[in-house]
Amino acid sequence: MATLSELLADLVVDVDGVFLFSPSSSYYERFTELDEELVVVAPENTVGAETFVELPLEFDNVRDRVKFSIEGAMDRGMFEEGDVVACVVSTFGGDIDTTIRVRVGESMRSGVYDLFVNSRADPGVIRDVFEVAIELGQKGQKGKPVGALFVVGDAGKVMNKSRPLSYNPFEKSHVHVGDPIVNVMLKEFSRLDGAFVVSDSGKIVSAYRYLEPSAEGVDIPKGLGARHMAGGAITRDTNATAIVLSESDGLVRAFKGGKLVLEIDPEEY
Ligand SMILES: Nc1ncnc2c1ncn2[C@@H]1O[C@H](COP(=O)(O)OP(=O)(O)OP(=O)(O)O)[C@@H](O)[C@H]1O
Ligand SMILES: [Mn+2]
Repeated sequence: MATLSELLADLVVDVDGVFLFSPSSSYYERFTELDEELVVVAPENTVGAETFVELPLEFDNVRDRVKFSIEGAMDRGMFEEGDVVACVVSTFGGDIDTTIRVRVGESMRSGVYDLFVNSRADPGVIRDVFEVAIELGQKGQKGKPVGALFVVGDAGKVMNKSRPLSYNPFEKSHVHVGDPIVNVMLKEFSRLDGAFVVSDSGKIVSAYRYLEPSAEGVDIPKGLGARHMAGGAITRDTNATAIVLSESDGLVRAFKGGKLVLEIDPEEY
């Protein structure tokens, strides 16, 4: 009869690599002699790991954390389609308590790595805007579905490629996304037309902007309307990231470099 340890050993048999998520130094040291490829994933490389993927934020969702790190490793050409890795992670925020066996592949790629790491805006600003969009998608505006368009980063250039639809309520203010009061304001203004423009550091530069990018070479799925086209196109003309909540299908989408890179259903978040 097999022991429990033997039965659970299946999880890590024949893996090509091990991902350690935010390990302590002593925990990390125990793994350094292994033959398998070792990757440390954490906000900072405090253990001095040779192979390190930086987390821009601690994704609450372990799936996102795992996807992010696998995309990061794939981006560096460390693993290829079909490789199997073990992710050793803390699900409940304390000591490491979980081992996940994952097959690396293109289907794992959600674009979440690229979105955070290769954006001009601070990763935390992108996260905050995502959170507002997701929350708006879940609750709507007084129970009714609402759409919104946030253009994040490279704000000077975005302002040059857009014009005001109305007075800018953020004209002389110095407010930042992530601040709870601001989130209430953003939700209130999302009833009105146009886009929000947010700077690299999260300052809200403007509301009610009508974007006028050139849509040439923009590659977004057919069926999406003017809001998504404008959001996608502005990210080709500038180094901004666009985060768009659709009023009609309720999904939150992120565009970068003129392409759709991430699609999230707020109801599943
Ligand atoms: N160029 C633009 N710049 C800023 N906002 C825009 C632009 N074009 C459209 N919008 C905004 O998007 C809103 C919805 O437009 P439309 O229905 O064509 O977009 P959509 O992509 O289908 O979005 P949704 O899925 O939310 O309906 C408009 O009322 C307007 O507020
Ligand atoms: Mn529409």
